[in-house]
Amino acid sequence: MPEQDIQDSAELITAYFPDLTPAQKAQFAALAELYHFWNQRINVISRKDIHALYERHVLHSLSIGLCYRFQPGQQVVDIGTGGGFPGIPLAILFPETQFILIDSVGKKIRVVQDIIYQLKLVHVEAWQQRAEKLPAACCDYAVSRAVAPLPVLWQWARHILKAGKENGLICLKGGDLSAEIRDCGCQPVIHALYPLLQRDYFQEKYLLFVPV
Ligand SMILES: C[S@@+](CC[C@H](N)C(=O)[O-])C[C@H]1O[C@@H](n2cnc3c(N)ncnc32)[C@H](O)[C@@H]1O
Repeated sequence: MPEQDIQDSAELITAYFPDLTPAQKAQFAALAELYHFWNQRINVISRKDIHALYERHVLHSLSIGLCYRFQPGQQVVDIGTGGGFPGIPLAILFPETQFILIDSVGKKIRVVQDIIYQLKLVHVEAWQQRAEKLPAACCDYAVSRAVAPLPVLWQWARHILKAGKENGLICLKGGDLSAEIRDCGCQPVIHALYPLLQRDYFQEKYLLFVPV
């Protein structure tokens, strides 16, 4: 989609997820003001992208929810959440799932904590924490976008994932996938985002699921 055609708004999300409740719609709509406020103070989203918050960040994160449905009571850890992606949009979409969003940088986590507080996302926590230091077997799913090469991500995720036939790492990836998969020695399921979203501007053009 050419840059000039981007009509960024929370309505975009409703087109992909028609069953959102009024509360979820209000939470998605509130993200615009919250991210514009915080991005003027701390660079949590690339400044050249903030005008396309829903297109490039919220919808991109929610592609995970188009492919995988988290269940009530399951635990999801977002590794390297930065300003809250993909964790915050997924937490709005799945209000009965428990989310822990981690990042090694404290000032990003403080922004995420404020957004969680403003949106009253009582099922979400944000911790300043390095992925390597997370406790073993603490979640059903790990999610991640644009954080580390797959072999590194998988090493972190394998340690924190509980055993379970549907459990695994779900990550949004770009780059040389075949080299990363070879070096990782894992067998991911690969979804291409273009057929799913009809948008081709993402750097991370693939969604990978690596079963535990
Ligand atoms: C390029 S940003 C991506 C942020 C977010 N996932 C997104 O897509 O907008 C990478 C993030 O990973 C975090 N990070 C890198 N290594 C990490 C580690 N070992 N543990 C926790 N966070 C890490 C960085 O602090 C940074 O915020």
